[in-house]
Amino acid sequence: MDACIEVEGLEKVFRVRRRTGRRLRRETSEVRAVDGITFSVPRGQVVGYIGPNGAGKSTTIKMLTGILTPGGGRLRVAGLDPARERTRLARRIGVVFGQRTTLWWDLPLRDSYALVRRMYRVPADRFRVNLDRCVELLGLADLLDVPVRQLSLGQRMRGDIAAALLHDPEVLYLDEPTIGLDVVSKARVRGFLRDLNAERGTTVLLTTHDLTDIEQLCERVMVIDHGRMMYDGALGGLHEVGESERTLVVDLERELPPISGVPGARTVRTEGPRQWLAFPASASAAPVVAAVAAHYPLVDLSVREPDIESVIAAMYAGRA
Ligand SMILES: Nc1ncnc2c1ncn2[C@@H]1O[C@H](COP(=O)(O)OP(=O)(O)OP(=O)(O)O)[C@@H](O)[C@H]1O
Repeated sequence: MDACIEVEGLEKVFRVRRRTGRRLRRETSEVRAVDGITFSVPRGQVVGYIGPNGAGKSTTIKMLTGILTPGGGRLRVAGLDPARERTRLARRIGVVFGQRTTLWWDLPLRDSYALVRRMYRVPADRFRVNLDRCVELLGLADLLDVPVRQLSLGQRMRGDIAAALLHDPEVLYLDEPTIGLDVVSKARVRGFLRDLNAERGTTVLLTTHDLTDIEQLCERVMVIDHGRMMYDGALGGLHEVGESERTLVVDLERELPPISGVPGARTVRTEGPRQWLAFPASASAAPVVAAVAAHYPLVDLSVREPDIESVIAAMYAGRA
């Protein structure tokens, strides 16, 4: 499979000047935001890029888009050098930042899209096909004439994703695409991204703090911390390395002693008729649910995923 993103020994050091002491002397310190990262993403792969705050994710993505020049190492995206061929690369990639919009605040979505079309010189027929598809699959039909500032966060995010795709990019960078969205909007965005990857073979690099995004979209996950690659592989492997746990929350008909005798699970909390059972995140929830349902009067249940921070914390603890 040919590589769409190739990164070798990538580095970025920021020099930060700060004033210290009574005489206000200036001192320069270094932040090694990206410290020798190597990875390669084949065309059509969806990869999660995760790590704690300040790990170096955004700095990597900025170098991949050409916004920042690397301090060292080698970098190619769609066969181009991002820093040197930034304008050419812009036609081949799409970028969505969950916490910022690339749309024009006072314009209706429809006008923002027309500007995107002109910026990227998208042929009229191609633009129409892409827009129609995004409008249908992202449920934008009733929103096209609404100014961006009047859209809800979920509506705006769907609008932003459409804007990033109107020029048929080969690579899509998504930075927290489901942050702050309700469950329905999250499901819609994830479904759309899955279809996009299946139908168009778009390569996706996804940064998120929501483990469900990774589970539902990514065949591979890369974990970065202090600018270094800590893990690169399948999500299941990450759970095994970290021995992280999922939680089954069950509502019983009445208050009962802590549930016991469920293979592979242990009760970690009880509160009236509600009980919490922890089980390995790499295991299926089905046998745990079946064992509880067979012996206890079950009213309702849900499964809670560990968040990324706790998976990473468990991963470090497992290595220590
Ligand atoms: N322009 C800059 N000047 C100085 N330091 C910077 C600059 N940009 C980022 N940094 C520092 O580099 C490190 C990596 O930051 P980066 O934004 O890449 O992390 P991140 O993984 O995206 O974090 P988050 O999840 O919080 O967005 C941090 O210590 C940050 O303070």
